[in-house]
This record gives sequence, structure tokens and C-alpha cells, in this order.
Amino acid sequence: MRTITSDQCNHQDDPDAARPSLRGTPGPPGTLTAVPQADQSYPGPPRPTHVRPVPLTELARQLGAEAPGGDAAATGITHDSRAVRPGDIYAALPGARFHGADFATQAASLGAVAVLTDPAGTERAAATGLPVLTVPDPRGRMGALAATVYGEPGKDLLQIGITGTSGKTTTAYLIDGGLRKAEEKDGGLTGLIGTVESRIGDERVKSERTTPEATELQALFAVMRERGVTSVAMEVSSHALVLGRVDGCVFDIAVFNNLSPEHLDFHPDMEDYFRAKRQLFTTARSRAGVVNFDDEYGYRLISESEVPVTTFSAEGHPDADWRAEDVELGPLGSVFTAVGPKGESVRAAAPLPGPFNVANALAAIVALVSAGIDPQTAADGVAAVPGVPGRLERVDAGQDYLAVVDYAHKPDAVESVLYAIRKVTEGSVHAVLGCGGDRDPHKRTAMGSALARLSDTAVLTSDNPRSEDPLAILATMLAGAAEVPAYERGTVLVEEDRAAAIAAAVARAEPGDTVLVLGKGHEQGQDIAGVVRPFDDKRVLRDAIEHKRLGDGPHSTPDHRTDA
Ligand SMILES: CC(=O)N[C@H]1[C@@H](OP(=O)(O)OP(=O)(O)OC[C@H]2O[C@@H](n3ccc(=O)[nH]c3=O)[C@H](O)[C@@H]2O)O[C@H](CO)[C@@H](O)[C@@H]1O[C@H](C)C(=O)N[C@@H](C)C(=O)N[C@H](CCC(=O)O)C(=O)O
Ligand SMILES: Nc1ncnc2c1ncn2[C@@H]1O[C@H](COP(=O)(O)OP(=O)(O)OP(=O)(O)O)[C@@H](O)[C@H]1O
Repeated sequence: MRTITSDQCNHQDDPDAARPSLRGTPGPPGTLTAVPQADQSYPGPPRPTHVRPVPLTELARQLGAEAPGGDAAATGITHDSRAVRPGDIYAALPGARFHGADFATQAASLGAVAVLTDPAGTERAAATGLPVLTVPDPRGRMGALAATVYGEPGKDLLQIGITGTSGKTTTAYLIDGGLRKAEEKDGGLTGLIGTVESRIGDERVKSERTTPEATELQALFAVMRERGVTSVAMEVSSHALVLGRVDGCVFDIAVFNNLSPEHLDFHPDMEDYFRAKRQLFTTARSRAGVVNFDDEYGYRLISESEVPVTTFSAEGHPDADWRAEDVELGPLGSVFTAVGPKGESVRAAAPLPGPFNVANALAAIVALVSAGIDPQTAADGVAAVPGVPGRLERVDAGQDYLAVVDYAHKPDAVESVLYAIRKVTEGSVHAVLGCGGDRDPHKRTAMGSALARLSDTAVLTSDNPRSEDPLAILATMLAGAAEVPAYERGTVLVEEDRAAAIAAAVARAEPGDTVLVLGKGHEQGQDIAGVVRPFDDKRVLRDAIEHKRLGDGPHSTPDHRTDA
């Protein structure tokens, strides 16, 4: 293993030059070790190129676990045996499907130096001959341990965490816009972590989850620090809060957008879902909060937050700290005045349409101001965001009607998007929607109802059926559509094949109408019976529009649709 000293490592030469603006506290000087960048079939997240090895005895002390003999040290940590690199601790966690200890042999063969596990995994881990660190709840200890292994990278980053049922991704991109604007004069880079992707400056990294597991997150923070990132906006899902994925982080600002029924396959009820989100507003997790005054659960959070909160109201409520006033909604976005508690008043713009994006933009501005950025810079940065992948994203192929792809895949989001489109367009709306299999089945009826009630043509179709029968999912959605009184209901079509469903909506579009393809947004594949086939709503929509223009029959008139 090649060892270099800190003065050979770029960002240690002149830490102030590398991370100057929003934070910029350099790590302590010391010896850095180049980390082997092994070839892996499972790529895992990016890793820092240099770390300071941490002796296992020190890590055992942190865990309160029995110290292993010898002088081995760790240079990384992962919870996935396939992603182990030489020098890693392998965290063998109990899960719903497996016990990670079953993969300890693979971890050892890839160069793990120790295994962190629970008493149930100790014997299998010890059989590899590696030192074993046993604790009752390894998942609960893994985040803080990962932060230690990677040298507490989060402490060198301004961290803004966003939670809520809808708008996390959008708000994260809008905050990133403001952070970029603030960094313009200093030359610092920004980071973004969320559902669509992670970004290290302009480099894009594929996301496996909305919020990475703690070992991946701390490694990502370390890479960001190494490359000169000074501030990061990240989505924090309720799964992440319950599963300890953000253990080891203290967010400078925590943002709460809203809460509506979702993930009720994971949370037993809304109270449990709310409490999971509320964890982000404890002193262990954040320093200050930004909370949506207009949301029922946001309003409740104001009194239940442990950290001081600043409130915002896109509806202009006079009791909120920040308000959106003089809102003008437009088909491409909205403009409004953000009015603050100290007499601040800046003209701002939401670069995406719909009232809910005024809320997302105001949330972003208030989070940025709470992080110390001046309101005009914050508003300018938010307004400059060119769009968010798969969120109200337009497809233009020269047609005389609007065609939009959107990620709405829960009842509240479907309603918000349809209301938003209705507010800014006059023609008919032809909307396509499916529900994913193996996920919260409770929302399917409500999704069917919302689409039937708010569209002129509702085309019910497949999303990612996964292991479920798509027709069974569609039957539940159709039952929801049938609950809508006939006088309120648009034409409902059922078309199992998603491409044909999109073509059916396009076939009905007249000049001035809107075709709205919902549910998959940025996604590039469709999971049918565990096989993910390439499927890109934007490309399929564009093809359907072009086929219609060329009068190419089969694509514009699917022959196996069902009128409800
Ligand atoms: C409910 C949930 O979130 N489960 C997560 C959890 O699974 P689990 O504990 O049951 O793990 P398991 O599959 O039994 O495996 C046990 C252990 O063996 C390890 N293993 C497994 C196989 C192997 O070859 N080698 C290996 O080391 C696994 O890494 C794991 O640590 O730990 C796994 C390892 O990190 C995660 O992949 C898995 O996320 C699942 C796949 C998932 O999709 N979660 C979704 C629902 C999720 O987290 N969504 C949220 C919210 C999104 C939103 O708001 O829309 C998100 O943040 O993405
Ligand atoms: N503030 C909001 N209120 C209601 N609906 C919203 C809001 N923001 C976005 N949406 C809708 O929800 C969809 C998903 O938005 P976004 O990806 O920003 O949220 P998210 O919280 O990251 O969602 P997910 O958890 O599903 O990834 C958007 O495409 C839009 O239809």
C-alpha cells in the first residue's frame, strides 16, 4: 500500500483555496493512505482516493466492542459484501431477506480486514478468520463508525437535508441552484444526493436509493470533500431515518415539505410515518429547521421540533416567517415575491410550473437564507435551475399540444400535478398512469380516482409491476376510477402495455391539449417480473408524437384498450 503524507495530497496543500466559502474547515493534518480502487462486479458508490487508516482497536473502543488483537487498520467500510475493497470493514447486517454474515466469506476474499456484526452473525463471521466486532445493533452503529473511518467528512460540508412526501428531489435541485450561485464567486463546488442521481460538482453518479446507506453516504461525503465540494443538498427519506442511513450526519438545515399517505407498506400508519420524518428535527440530527406552515403535519412539527424552525407559506399566510406574495402562475413556471420576517422582499421565480413548485422554490430560498446566503442570491440561483429530470419535463417534437412527463406516483402528487396543469392550460388533459407492484397497495384506488376525476382521458396502465400481475393492479386502479361519480369522471381507458397507453393518450390530443405521462419521470427501465427492460417515458412519448404526425397507424390506435 502506497503511503503519502498530507502535503502531497492536493486538497491539503491549501485547504482554504480548495474549500473556501460556506464552510471550509480542513481536516487535521496526518498521514493519508492511498485506497486501492479495486475492480468490482458490484460497482458500489465512489470512494475517496486517500484516507487515514483507523486502527481496529480504536474503532472497537468507539463501539464498546471487544478489541481484536493485532494492529490492523481500516481504510473503508461497506455493508455490501460485493462492494468490499481491500482494507474495508464489512458490516454484516441482519436483513429481511438475508443475514449479511452469510456473505462474510465473499467479503474476506475481497480483502475485508474485519467484520462488524450482531451476536447472530458472530460465529459465521469468525469462521472467516477475520477479527469480529460484535454489537447488538450493527445497523444502528454503522453510520457513526463510517463517519469515523472516512475522517468525519460531513463536518467539512454545509449540509442541507430535505424530507417530506413530495418535492424532496425538486427542492434539492433548487437548493443546489442557490448553493451554486453562492459558490460562483469563490469557485467552490456543490454536491447533490437524491433519487435521480448524486452530483459531485458537475460529475453525475448513479443513485441506487433516494438516501444512500450510511457506509455509502459517508464515502460520498469523503469524495466530495476530496474534490473541493463545500456544500451539499440531499434528500432524506423516511426509510433513511428509520434505518439509520443518516447516522453520522448533523444537518445544518433540515427542510420539511409536506406529508401525505405513502410508504404505508413500511410504516404501520401515518403517525409512524410522521414520527420517522420528525427525527430529522431532533438535536442529534440537525441544527435548524425550515418547515412548511401550510401543511397539516408541517404545522404540527413547528411545536414538536427540537431545533429552532423558520416557517414558510406559499399560500401567503401572515403568521409564517416567510411568505410568497403576488404569485403569478405560468405554463413554464411562476413568479412571486418572497417576503421575510426582517422586511426582506425579493422577486423570485419557480422554474417549474404549478402552485406546489412555488412551495418548493420558497422552501429552497428559505433554506438557503437560513444557511447564511443572502436572499437575492438564493432567489437568483433557484430561478436559474434549468429543470429537474422527470419532474414536469416537457417533450417537444414540434406538436401543437403540450406533452409532459412527470414522476408523480402517489395520490397527492397526481392531484397536485393535474391541478397545476389545469391552472395553466385550457385544453383537455389526457393522462397516463400506472401503479408499481410490490409497493404500498393502499394507494392504488386513490390513484385511479384522482386520474379519472381530474383528466379528460385517464389511461390506466402498467408502471413497474415487479412480481405482481399488472392486470390485478389495474383492476384495483379501475375500481378507484369507478368510485368517481359519472358526471365528474373523464373517459377511462385501460391499456396494460405502457407504450400503447402513451400512444392512446397522444392519439386523443387536439391542438392546445395536454398529454401527461405520470409515474416514472426520470426512470429508464420497466421492471416486469423481476426483469428490467429499457423503457424511457420521454423517448416513448416523443416517438408516439412523431408517429401520430406521420400518420403511422398502429402506434396511434392501440387495438386492445378497454373503455371503463
Ligand atoms: C426496506 C429497506 O429499505 N430495506 C433495505 C435493507 O434491506 P434488508 O435489511 O432487508 O437487507 P437484505 O436484502 O435482507 O440483506 C441483508 C444484508 O445482506 C447484505 N448483502 C446482501 C446480498 C449480498 O450479496 N451481499 C450482501 O452483503 C445487504 O447489503 C444487507 O446489508 O438494506 C438493504 C441494503 O442496504 C437495502 O438495499 C434495502 O433497501 C431496499 C432494496 C429498498 O428498495 N428500499 C426502498 C424501499 C427505500 O429505501 N426507499 C427509500 C425511499 C424512497 C422514496 O421516498 O420514494 C429510499 O431512500 O430510497
Ligand atoms: N411540494 C409538492 N407537493 C405536492 N406534489 C409535489 C410537490 N413537489 C413535487 N410534487 C409532485 O411529486 C412528484 C415527485 O416530486 P419530487 O421527485 O420532487 O418529490 P420526492 O419527494 O423526491 O418524491 P419521491 O420520494 O417519490 O422520490 C413531482 O413529479 C410532482 O408531480
